[in-house]
Amino acid sequence: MRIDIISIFPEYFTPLEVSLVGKARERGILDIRLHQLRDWTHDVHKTVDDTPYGGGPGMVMKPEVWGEAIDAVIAQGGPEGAGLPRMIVPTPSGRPFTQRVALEYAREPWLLFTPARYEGIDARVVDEYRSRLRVDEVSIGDYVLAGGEAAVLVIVETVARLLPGVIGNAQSVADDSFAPGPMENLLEGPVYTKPPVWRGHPVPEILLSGHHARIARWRRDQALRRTFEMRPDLIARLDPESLDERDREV
Ligand SMILES: O=C(OCc1ccccc1)c1cn[nH]c1
Repeated sequence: MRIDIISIFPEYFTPLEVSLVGKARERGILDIRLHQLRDWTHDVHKTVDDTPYGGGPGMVMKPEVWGEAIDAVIAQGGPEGAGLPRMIVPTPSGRPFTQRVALEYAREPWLLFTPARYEGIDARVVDEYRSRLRVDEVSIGDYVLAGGEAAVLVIVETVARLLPGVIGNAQSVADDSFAPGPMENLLEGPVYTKPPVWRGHPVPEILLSGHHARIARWRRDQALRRTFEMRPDLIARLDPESLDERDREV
């Protein structure tokens, strides 16, 4: 997968050189390229923003600079047969970024991220590129960041761990909370490792029993309980068909 990121703070993405994503890049699973938005300005101050039409606080990012930057990245061409990139614009006013959306992105050959600063990017940029590319305005949560860069880190990490070969154990990805299937809309229950007793706290006996069917049942009960407690909103979204009679007792 090829990923292009255009930002006025490309150094913000140094974390993508380490850990999981870093290894995926070393192994050629991910090709991440960073671009300094200011390289497409033409004034001595390298201006990327201006005051909002209609008045109001803050600044808006200029369409001309973004247009030249995005055109240049597209012109570089993507992976063989990838065609044009899918453009992703993190914004509080976007559609929710979920594990299901991450799975969609993990199947794309080429993603282009355009994180905004200030009050956002002039709306005509999205309008212009919708006519040529698939453009997704996505929100990672109901809060306002100073810029979209942190959201890009979140999205790239979520997508990267779904790529084949990135996470050693593919099963752990399939068992993820929110992954489509039996665990979708359920939160993970508690996890334990050695020692069997720590500061007087024992590990639940069932987990030491080696009885896999009972362990799976216990884990599902814990997931249902945790979901009821932490995210009642998700319970409403559970497909009643996916609940067996034992579930209903929880
Ligand atoms: O703050 C965010 O993006 C940066 C941004 C973009 C446009 C205007 C203001 C701020 C964000 C919050 N959830 N998901 C994304």
